[in-house]
Amino acid sequence: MRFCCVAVDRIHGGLVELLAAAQPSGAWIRQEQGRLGLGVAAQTSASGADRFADLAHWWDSLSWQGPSLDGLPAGAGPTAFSSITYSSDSSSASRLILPELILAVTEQGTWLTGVVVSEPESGSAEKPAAEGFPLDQLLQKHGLRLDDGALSALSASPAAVPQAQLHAGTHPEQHYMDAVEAGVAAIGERRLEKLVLARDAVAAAEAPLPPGPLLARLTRDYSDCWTYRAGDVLGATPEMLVQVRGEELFARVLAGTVDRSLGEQGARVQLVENPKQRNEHTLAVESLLEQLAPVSAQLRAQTPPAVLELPNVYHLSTDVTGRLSTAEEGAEPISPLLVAERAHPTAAICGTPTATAAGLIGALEDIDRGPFSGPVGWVDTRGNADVGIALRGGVLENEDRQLRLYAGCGIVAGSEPASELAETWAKMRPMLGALGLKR
Ligand SMILES: C=C(O[C@@H]1C=C(C(=O)O)C=C[C@H]1O)C(=O)O
Repeated sequence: MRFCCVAVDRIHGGLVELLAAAQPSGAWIRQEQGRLGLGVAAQTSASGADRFADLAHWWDSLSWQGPSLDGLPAGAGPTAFSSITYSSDSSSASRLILPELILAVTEQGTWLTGVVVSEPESGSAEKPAAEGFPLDQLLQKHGLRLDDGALSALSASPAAVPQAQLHAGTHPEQHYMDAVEAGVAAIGERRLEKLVLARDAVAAAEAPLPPGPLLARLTRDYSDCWTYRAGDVLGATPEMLVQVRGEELFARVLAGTVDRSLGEQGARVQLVENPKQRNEHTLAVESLLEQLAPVSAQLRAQTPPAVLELPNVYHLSTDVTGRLSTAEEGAEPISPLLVAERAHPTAAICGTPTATAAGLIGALEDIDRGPFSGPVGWVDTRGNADVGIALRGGVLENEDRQLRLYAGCGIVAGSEPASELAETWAKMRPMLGALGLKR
């Protein structure tokens, strides 16, 4: 693959305005920073139990011709957007998408990277220059212009979002409440401590739903979440499965939720002082620490958990920091996608013990989660990645005329079916809001 990299001094109207007018093939944005991908230079898909390894292998086997990235901040250089299914049994594909243009807005500056498939005769890997690189053609193809370091969209008007109607998902609501009841019964029989049960709902429109404006609304309304798109999945997740910066690791574990409509005082008390919520949260943190332990060192979980305030819900939230194990500790270098494989699935979206919960989820939910609750984010060529958990979003279907929304809740002893159902609606609110729907 050939790439070139240029610094951008400013984005006319800002990243979010550009996003609204764009047709992004990939996105990962939080608080006006992140990455936006346009077009597709190359992509691959994988399925089954080896999906993480197959994607990592494809990414590692690409060869690159372009300028040296040494000394340039993370953000400069090729980036692939990834979406990996929750389950190895899913009929959906897991994907890595390498866009033709990647715009990265970071604290260390803004970079635009262009990528094209190399012609076989285009020269050796050492050929460094951007000379002859068709950046202007790529910019034009994607409706952008770069003048004297200023990036702007040729047409600033975002596509209109057609009105969508909300429909039942795979099953009626009662099916979900029955599943919660069966889950609580299994916990009562001491078969497991926690399981996370999800359901779907469908928003259908007469015309394609344009992802750019939906993502722009999500990132404006949910600025503390990571607004994402990779392949067919998009949303705004508050949960970071694992972020890798060289050797440094970071994760944000969430579990324990209260709807904001209870009002702040009531919500905080419900979360912080409720043993059910605290227990549900502790199980999620412990699962991440245990699963990452074989590939990491110095993992530290913040205690006590914080309360993350989002416009729709409050969550108990624990930030985890650490680093990858080093060669001196006997570790082989590991792709960030394989670090994500270790971390997935945490008890935040599966349960405790993992295998029992996963089996029961398959039997009780009776839906294919597809990419929902799977790892989603980006990976670069320098061992950096942001891999969140694909929550608070949906999957485009039916030539983009339909968005299948998903949400789930942690079930523990004492969980009540009606309140868990209400919590799934609260968790669908970000995407419902972006679609202009109320529930
Ligand atoms: C499963 C979802 O969210 C997860 C479950 C939570 C809970 O049950 O309290 C909280 C945050 C997430 O880890 C979802 O948003 O669909």
